Amino acid sequence: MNAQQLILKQRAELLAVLCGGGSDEPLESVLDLLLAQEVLVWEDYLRVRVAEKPLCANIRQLLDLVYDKGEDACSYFLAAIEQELAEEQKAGLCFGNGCVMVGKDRPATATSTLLADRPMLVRRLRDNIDGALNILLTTGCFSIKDCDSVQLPVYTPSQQVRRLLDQVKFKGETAAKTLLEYLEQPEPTSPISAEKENTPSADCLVYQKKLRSSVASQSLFLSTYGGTGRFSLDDIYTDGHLEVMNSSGETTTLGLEDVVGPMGTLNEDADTVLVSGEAGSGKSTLVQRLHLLWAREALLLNTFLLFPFSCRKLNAEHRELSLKELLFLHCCWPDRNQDEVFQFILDHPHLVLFTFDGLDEFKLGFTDEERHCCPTKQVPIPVLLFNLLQGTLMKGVMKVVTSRPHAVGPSLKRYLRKEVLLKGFSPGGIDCFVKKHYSDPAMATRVIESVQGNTALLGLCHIPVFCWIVIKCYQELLAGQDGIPQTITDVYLLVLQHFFQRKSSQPQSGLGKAWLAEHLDTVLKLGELALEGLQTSCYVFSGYELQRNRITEQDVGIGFLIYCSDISVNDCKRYEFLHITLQCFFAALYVILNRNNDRSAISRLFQPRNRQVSGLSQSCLGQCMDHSVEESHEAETANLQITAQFVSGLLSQRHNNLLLECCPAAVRERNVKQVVKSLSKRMQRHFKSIPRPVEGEKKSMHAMPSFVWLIKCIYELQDNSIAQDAMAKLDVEHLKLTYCNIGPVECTALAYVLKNLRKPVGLQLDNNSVGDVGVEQLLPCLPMCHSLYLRNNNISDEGIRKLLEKGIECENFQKIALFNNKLTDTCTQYFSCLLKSKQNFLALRLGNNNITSVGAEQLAEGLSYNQSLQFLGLWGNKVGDRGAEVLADALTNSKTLIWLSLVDNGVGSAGACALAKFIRQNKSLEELWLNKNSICKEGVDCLIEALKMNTSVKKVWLRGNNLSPQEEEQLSQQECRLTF
Ligand SMILES: Nc1ncnc2c1ncn2[C@@H]1O[C@H](COP(=O)(O)OP(=O)(O)OP(=O)(O)O)[C@@H](O)[C@H]1O
Repeated sequence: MNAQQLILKQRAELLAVLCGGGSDEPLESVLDLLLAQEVLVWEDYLRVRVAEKPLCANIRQLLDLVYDKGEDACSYFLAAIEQELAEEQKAGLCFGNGCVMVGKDRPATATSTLLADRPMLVRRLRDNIDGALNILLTTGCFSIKDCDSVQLPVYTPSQQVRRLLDQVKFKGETAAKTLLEYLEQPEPTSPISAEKENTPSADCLVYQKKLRSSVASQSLFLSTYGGTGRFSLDDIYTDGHLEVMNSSGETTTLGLEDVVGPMGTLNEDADTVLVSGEAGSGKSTLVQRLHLLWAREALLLNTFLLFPFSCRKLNAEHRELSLKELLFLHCCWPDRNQDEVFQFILDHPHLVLFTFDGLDEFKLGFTDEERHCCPTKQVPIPVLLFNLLQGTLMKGVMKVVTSRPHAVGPSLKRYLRKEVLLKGFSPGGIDCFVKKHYSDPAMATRVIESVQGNTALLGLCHIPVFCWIVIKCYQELLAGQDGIPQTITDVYLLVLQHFFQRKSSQPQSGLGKAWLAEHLDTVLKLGELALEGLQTSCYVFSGYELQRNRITEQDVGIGFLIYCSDISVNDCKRYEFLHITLQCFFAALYVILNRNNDRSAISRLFQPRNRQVSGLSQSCLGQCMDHSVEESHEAETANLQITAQFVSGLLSQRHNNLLLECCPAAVRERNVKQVVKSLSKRMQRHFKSIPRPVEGEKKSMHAMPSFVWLIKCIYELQDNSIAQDAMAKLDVEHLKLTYCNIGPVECTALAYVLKNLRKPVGLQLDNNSVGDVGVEQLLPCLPMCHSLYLRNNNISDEGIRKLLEKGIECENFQKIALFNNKLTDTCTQYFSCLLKSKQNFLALRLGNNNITSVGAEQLAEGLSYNQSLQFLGLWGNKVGDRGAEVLADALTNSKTLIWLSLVDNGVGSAGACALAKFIRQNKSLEELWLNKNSICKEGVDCLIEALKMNTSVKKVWLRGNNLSPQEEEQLSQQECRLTF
C-alpha cells in the first residue's frame, strides 16, 4: 500500500493520535517538520492553524492537504508522525516504507533558514525565549507589544517559540537575521554550567530571581519623566556616543555591551570601570539600561548577581554597615539562607557586578588612605565604597562607576581598569531620540527640522538632558515669544514655564507675561532648598526639610520635585529634583531673586571652592560638609559652577523683562556688576598663570577646565562688550584646550568669546568631542585663528565642508591639523579648493583618516596651483603608489613645501620612484617621511639617484619598509641622508 492509501485508510487513527489529549503539540511539531521539508508552504500552514477552529478540524484540514499534494507529501507526513509521536501512540499504525527527512541545502535568506531549521529552533529556544525576545526588543525588531503577544501565559514554551518565529518571519529579513545571529553566538556559559564549583544552590538561584525582578522594576521607567508622563526606558532609550582612549590617546567608539568588556582596558589588575561624562550626558540612564538588560538576561550574561547603588542614596546612609548589610539592605534581601547567599558572593567575585552611579555626588572625594578588607565588619559607608573601588575589599568583583569628570582625581585613576567617556547624543542619536519621543512622525519631523535649523540649539541637544527639555517644551518653543533658545538658561526657563503652564488653572490660555512673578513664592522656596542642598552636597530631601522650607504638597505637585524611591530600610518619603541641573537652576533663581541674600552670595559662587576632605578621619562623615575643614584641593564643585552659569544667564539683558517683575532694577544692576567683576577676577587669575614663553617658542596658555566654565558664563550673559573686555587682556599666540571635554555646547561659547580676541591665535582643541556640529559652532571665531588643531574630534567630511567654506574667506587662517578623524576622499575636494584659492595657507595635516588615491588625486589638483604650503601630512591613510605618484607630480614645482609625510600609506617602489622624480626637481623639500610602507631596494635606489641631484633634502625616513638589514646597511652607506 502506498503512503496516500495508508493515510486514507488510517484517517480515523491518525486523527485520534494527533488530537491526543487535546494538546496542539503533536500537530504543531509535525507541522514544524513539514514546513522544514517544504512539504507545506506558509499559506498551507496558515490554513491548518486557524485558531478559531477546533483542533480536530485543523487536523482534518492537514490530512486533506497532504493527501491532495500526492505520494511524496504523504510519505513525508507519515515519516514526520513516526518521528514525533511516542512509541505507545504509534502502536498499531502503519507508516509504510517511510522516507528519510533530509537536510535541505542552506536557504538563501534568513527567513527561509528559520523555516528550514524550525524543529531545531523550537527545541533550542524553548528554554531561552527571554534572551531571544530581549535581543529582538533591544535591536528594535520587536516592540513591547510583540513580546507580550508572544509571551501570553496561555501558551506553552514551545508554542511561545512558534509564535516568536512566526512573528519574526512576519517582521522580515532583519529580524530573522538578528535572531539567527543571536543563536550563532556561543551558548552563554551560564555560571551554572561553566564550572561545577560555580554551581549556585537553589537558594542562590531564588535570590538571583528576586534580585533580577527588583532591579527590573526599578529600571523600567525613566525618572526624569516621573511627573510629566511615564516613559518606559525601552521606548525612549537612545544609544549615546561612547568612547575609550588607549594609552597613546587614540579613541575607539564602543557599544553598551563593551562597557564591561575587555575593549579599552588599560590596567588588567584593576576591576573598576569608570563611565565619565558631563552633567546630563546620560550616565545614570546608561547604567539604568545596563541594569534592565541584565535583569532580562539580555546582556552581562556571565554576571550572576548585579548590585546597583546610587551614591546619592548612599550619602543618606549614616549608619556603619558591613559589606553584607550594604548588599542586602540597599539592594535586595535574601528571603532564605542569607549566609549561604553571601558566601556564594564572596566565593565567586567574578560572577558579581556592582554599579555605583554618581560618584561625583558622594559627599567625600575618593581617597585610599584607610584600608579595610573584612566583609563582615561594620564601617562607615565611605570606607566601604572606597575599598570596594580599590579592590581591597572583594577583589575580582567588577565595578562600574559613573561620575562627572571633575570628581575623578589621580588617586582614583590608579585603580581604574578603563575609562569610558560618554559624550551624549550623536546627530543621528538626536533624530532617533526625537522620533522615539513623538508617536506622530510629522511632529517628529517638525521638531527635528527646527532643531537643525538653529545650530546653537542643535549643539545643546547633544546633551540628552537638554534634548529632553527641548522636546518636552516644544509647544513653548514653537510659541517662540522670547525667540529661539540660545543658552542653557533659555532652555531651563522654558522648562520652568512649561511646568507652571501645565499646572495653571487655564492651561489653554497660556501664562501671562508676568508668569515668573506669579509663581515667585514657589520658586523662592524651591530655590532655597536647592541652594542649601548644593552647598552641602545634598540631593535628597526629607519631608521635614521640605516642611522647614514651607514647601507644600501643591508646590511638589508642580513636578520639579519628585518622590525618590529610596530602597533603604528607612521608609519615610524622600524627594529629589527632577534632575540635578534643575536643582542648580532653582538655586540660581534664588541667588538672583531673593531680596534677603547677602551681597557676597554671587561672588562666593565664582570663588574657587575646595571641596575634598582628605582622609576619612574627619568627624563629618555622613554629615553635611563643614567648609571650615575643607582644604588644599582646587576642585570647584561642578554643580555650583553650573549654578553660576545659570546666574549669569538669568542676568542677561535678554531676560530683563521677565525678571523685572520679580526683582528691582537696582538689585539686578548690582548683581550684574558682581557677576562681571567676579568673572573678570577669575579670568585674570588664568591669565596670570600664563608662563613666559621659552625663547623661540610661542606664548602659549594651557587652559584648565575652569577656563571653559568662565567662557560659558560669559556666553550665558550674551553681552558682547563683556566678551570683548574679557578677551582684551588675553595676550597669547597659542591657546591650548586639549582634553577639556569640549563638545558642541562649549564650542558655541568659545566662538562667542574668542571672536573678540585682539590678535589671531592658534586654537588647539585636540582630543575633545567637537564633531561636525561643534565645528559649525566654531566658525564665528575662525577669522581669529591662524591655526586650528582638531586632532581626534570625531569630525566628518560634512564638518570639513562647512569649515573650509568659511576658512577660504579668512585671511588669517593658515594651518589645520585633523589627525584621527572620520575624513574620506569626499573632503579632499574642499581642501583642493582651499589650496587653490588661499595662497598663504601653510600646513595641512590629515593623518590617520581614510584618504585613498582618489582623494590624493583631488588634493594634487589643488596642490598644483598652490605656492604657499610648507607642511603636508598624510600619515596613516591609503594613498598607495598611485597617490604618491600624483602628489609627487603636483608638488614638483612647489617652491614652499619643506615637509611631506606619507608614512604608512601602502606606498611601494613605484611610488618611491615617482617621489624620486619630484626630489630631483624640487628645491624646497627638507624632510620626507616614508616609514611603514612597502618600498623595496629598487625604490630606494631611485631615491638615492635623485638625492644626488638635490641639496635641500636633509632627511628621508624609510623605517619599516621591505628591506633586509643588509640592504638597509648597504643603502645607508650609499646615502647618509636616508634613515632606516
Ligand atoms: N540614552 C538616553 N536615552 C534617552 N534619554 C536619555 C538618555 N540619556 C539621558 N537621557 C535623558 O536625559 C536625562 C538626564 O540624563 P542622566 O540623568 O542619565 O544624566 P547624567 O549624566 O547622569 O547627569 P548628572 O551628571 O547631572 O547626574 C535623563 O533623565 C533622560 O531624560
